[in-house]
Amino acid sequence: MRILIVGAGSTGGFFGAKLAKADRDVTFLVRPQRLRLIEQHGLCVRSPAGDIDIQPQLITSAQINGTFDIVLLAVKAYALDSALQDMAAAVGPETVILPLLNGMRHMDVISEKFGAERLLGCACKVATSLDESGRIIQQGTFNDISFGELDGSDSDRLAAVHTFMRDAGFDANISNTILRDMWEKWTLLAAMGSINCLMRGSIGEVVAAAGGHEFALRMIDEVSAVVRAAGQELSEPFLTQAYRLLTLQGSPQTSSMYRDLVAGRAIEADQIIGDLLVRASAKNMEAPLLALVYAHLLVYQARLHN
Ligand SMILES: NC(=O)C1=CN([C@@H]2O[C@H](COP(=O)(O)OP(=O)(O)OC[C@H]3O[C@@H](n4cnc5c(N)ncnc54)[C@H](OP(=O)(O)O)[C@@H]3O)[C@@H](O)[C@H]2O)C=CC1
Ligand SMILES: CC(C)(CO)C(=O)C(=O)O
Repeated sequence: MRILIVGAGSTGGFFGAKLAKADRDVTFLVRPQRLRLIEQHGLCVRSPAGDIDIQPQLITSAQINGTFDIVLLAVKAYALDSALQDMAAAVGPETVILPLLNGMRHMDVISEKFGAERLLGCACKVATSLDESGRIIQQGTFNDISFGELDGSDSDRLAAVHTFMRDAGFDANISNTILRDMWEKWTLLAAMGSINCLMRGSIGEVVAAAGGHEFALRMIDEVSAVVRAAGQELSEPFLTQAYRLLTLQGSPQTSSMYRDLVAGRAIEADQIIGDLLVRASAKNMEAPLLALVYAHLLVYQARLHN
């Protein structure tokens, strides 16, 4: 099997480097700037679980000369439309697309472009960022990808993707509830990102401040209420874990959106926060904390673009 990883950034570069190190047939689709950087310095992962330095197979959009079995889509939401265009020649009738993006909006966009039958649901949990020299830096050691058919069924292609991904230095799991997993992950991430970005600190720093713990609780309450109003049930084990993780004293946990914001990089305000407000508004529901977070992020984004 051959995999095309679209985007050799924090997530695509991380999982792709692990797969390449485990001798899977991996190609990265990159744009010219990242191509030059990786050709010069290699693809470098710095991780508490062990560093990786490889010289991977790289192609640009114009060099795609055939279809791939798996496409792992690892771009930011604001780069999605152009990435779908750039990778189109790599998608054939048998190709499966696994998107690592956070949120849910991308699922509709990808389905519209390539058909829902090409798409598996996918959720990844990892904490990685790019440093100034383009190396991928992992915080902590958790690294897992879950994927599944959108209707929860088993299939031969799911089993084949699992065989390809497993035993490559990260956890790769089949999920028969992948859509719910994705919504739950979005719930966690939207609450975490809101807490980090509005309060400008890690979970531990926020809950140590006067009123911080209560704010974190109200943030999870509001995000989960919006998700439920949008029609998605959240499981009790998930909620118990979310409340625990997001109020954990001393926790250094931050979301990737916060790390991007602190580094002065572009963020996914619309996909991670704005889309929840759209869904709340469709149900005539007020979401005052999310509205505050969104406005805060928009001010940051506007300053970045000026
Ligand atoms: N980082 C994390 O810890 C986690 C992130 N996520 C989610 O994963 C998704 C990807 O995020 P992340 O990996 O962090 O983002 P990064 O910005 O680190 O990496 C994205 C990469 O995509 C590349 N890219 C963009 N457009 C194209 C294109 N048309 N063709 C080829 N490459 C392209 C960019 O390259 P270029 O240099 O050319 O701009 C960049 O290297 C996001 O939705 C994020 O929310 C999910 C879980 C954890
Ligand atoms: C859930 C979490 C926080 C870690 O994978 C994440 O997805 C992110 O930081 O973007």
